[in-house]
Amino acid sequence: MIEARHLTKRHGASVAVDDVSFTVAPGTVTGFLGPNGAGKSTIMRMIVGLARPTSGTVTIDGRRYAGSPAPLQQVGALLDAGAVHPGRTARNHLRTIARTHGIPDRRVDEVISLTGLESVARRRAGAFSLGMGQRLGIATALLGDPDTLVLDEPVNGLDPEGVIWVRQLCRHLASEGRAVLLSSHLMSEMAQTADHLIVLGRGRVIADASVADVLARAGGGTVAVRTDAVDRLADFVRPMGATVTYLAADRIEISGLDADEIALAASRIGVTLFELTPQRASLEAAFLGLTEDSVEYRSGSAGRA
Ligand SMILES: Nc1ncnc2c1ncn2[C@@H]1O[C@H](COP(=O)(O)OP(=O)(O)OP(=O)(O)O)[C@@H](O)[C@H]1O
Repeated sequence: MIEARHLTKRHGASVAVDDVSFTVAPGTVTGFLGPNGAGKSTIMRMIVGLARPTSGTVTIDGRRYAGSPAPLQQVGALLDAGAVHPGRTARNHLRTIARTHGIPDRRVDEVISLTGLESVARRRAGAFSLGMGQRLGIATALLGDPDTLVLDEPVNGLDPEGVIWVRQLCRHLASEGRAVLLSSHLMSEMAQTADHLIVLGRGRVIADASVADVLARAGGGTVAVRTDAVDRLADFVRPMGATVTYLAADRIEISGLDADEIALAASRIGVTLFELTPQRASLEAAFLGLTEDSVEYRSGSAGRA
């Protein structure tokens, strides 16, 4: 579990992180979202002791990282996938880190297999593609079998198969009771991976809620439905808390229920659905809507990313 309390980080006169508090609970994937320069990486670096907060605290399972007797076993982090000695093979890179932290070589082979790196484990890490480098970074994060994981943009550079793999891995790690914090620019990807979202803008927390709540607040989360029984379906789902908008004689948009709940509701009353489409575009709109002000501020400020 990660607990950040009133975290602030200043660089000279500029404030990168401004009084941020949040909790990453065990058994959940928590998504860190925000435009460039929102403060995501800075917070992640403070979590693992690579940057010092100007004020405030962050603890992992109640302890500060800096004082941890076994840091890799406490938290695994992917912060800069490029941080590998280019001449070393992937296996040797992992073995070197494992030995420094008292982790057996057996675990190195386990993480190589877990991250699908078997075929390239004897190749020099310097010749790795961006995607392979990401996998190696994730393997490093998993070495200590930690209860907490901090992954900065883990899908960066991965092909679609790799993106799905990261999604399933994060879900799996959370299902084992671990606390997983991951950052991404991709709202749609995050909505499929995370249980909970922390949206940052201008170094502050803009939203800290479940994925469904963030979408609902931003007016997203609707599902387009085509059926020849729109009225029957509308009458049935409204008492379940849904809001229905009529688009055409055979087409409605439903919010307040997800696609699975709508499919189950329709089958319960014998209504056939010809289309059931979560409105993905609205996920991006939700993100843009939430962070609009902070992006405008950034664009207008002196050359900052
Ligand atoms: N060492 C530093 N010196 C000065 N300013 C810094 C330093 N590190 C970060 N910043 C600034 O702090 C703010 C937050 O940056 P950070 O990298 O944490 O954002 P981010 O949300 O991770 O962005 P991105 O998605 O682009 O990685 C930015 O305005 C950045 O320019």
